[in-house]
Amino acid sequence: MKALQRIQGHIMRWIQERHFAEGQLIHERYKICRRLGKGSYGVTYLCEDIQTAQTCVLKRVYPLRGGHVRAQLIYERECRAMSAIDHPSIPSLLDTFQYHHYHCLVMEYIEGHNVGEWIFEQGLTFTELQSLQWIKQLVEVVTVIHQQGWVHRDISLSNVIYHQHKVYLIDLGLMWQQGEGTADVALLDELVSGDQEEKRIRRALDVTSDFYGLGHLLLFLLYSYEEEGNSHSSLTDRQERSWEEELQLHPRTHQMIRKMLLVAPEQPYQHIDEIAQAIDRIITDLESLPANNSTYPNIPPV
Ligand SMILES: Nc1ncnc2c1ncn2[C@@H]1O[C@H](COP(=O)(O)OP(=O)(O)OP(=O)(O)O)[C@@H](O)[C@H]1O
Repeated sequence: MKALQRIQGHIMRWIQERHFAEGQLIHERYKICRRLGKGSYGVTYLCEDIQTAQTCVLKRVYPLRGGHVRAQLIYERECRAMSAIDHPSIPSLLDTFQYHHYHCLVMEYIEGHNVGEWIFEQGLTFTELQSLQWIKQLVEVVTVIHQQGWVHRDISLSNVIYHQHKVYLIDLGLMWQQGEGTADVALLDELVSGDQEEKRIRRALDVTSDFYGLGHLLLFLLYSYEEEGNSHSSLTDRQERSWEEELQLHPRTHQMIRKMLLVAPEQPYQHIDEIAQAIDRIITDLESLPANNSTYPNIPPV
């Protein structure tokens, strides 16, 4: 009996991990061009819709863990959220279907690289001002999501695409809508790996999870500049120092990130508008400073 279950397990794993081949026609319509990536919720392909000659993205949802039930939940959630939110920075849902037991969805293709690729592969660096201008755009997208009662809950390096000075937010499979029950999301989140405390904050069913994701992303942008040789300290120093000691930031940027990352005793933000206002104020300050200013005047944080 156990041997049979093991064999079934191997077959299921083989089916899940078998990829669509380049040139393969899926659902008699979508020709696979190449694989864009494999995440914890499935595989994503760049393809051509042969009916319209449009380039699009096909996502085959099948999480590494959690099997059919979780696949179904993520799939339904992503389709529902993508249809509900109409914003130029969020890809539109173009088609949904089942293909050989796989849940598939087709969405608009967003050109460019995700932030992780920009920073770690393309070596792009952002000054503090650029980082804030960039995060400001993302905050505008998140504002629309929150206004419509949703929380994204998965703002991360691979889920934000940057192209020609514009940001795009993708991957809506973990979104939660205020007022809906918590049972389904509990099932979704149960299998997310990582540190328990971090997971609790990142997957919280309220806006603070997005503030936390935005705060982390902002830190990555700010560090891109430090990593490019603009840091004053040695690598050994830096391995032992926190971002608060390491990054030389405008005091208001510093305090804003502490609030976004829920660092005690700061009072966490309650509403995305507070972050938007804080960013605007810092940008105005930074723009008024002389170029190449490396030390900030004594500006109180609040
Ligand atoms: N609509 C889209 N347009 C362009 N690129 C996309 C689109 N959707 C996903 N991608 C890219 O495809 C790649 C794989 O995405 P996918 O969501 O499958 O996994 P991931 O985001 O890397 O991991 P995880 O889902 O575990 O967070 C990523 O590089 C992502 O930036």
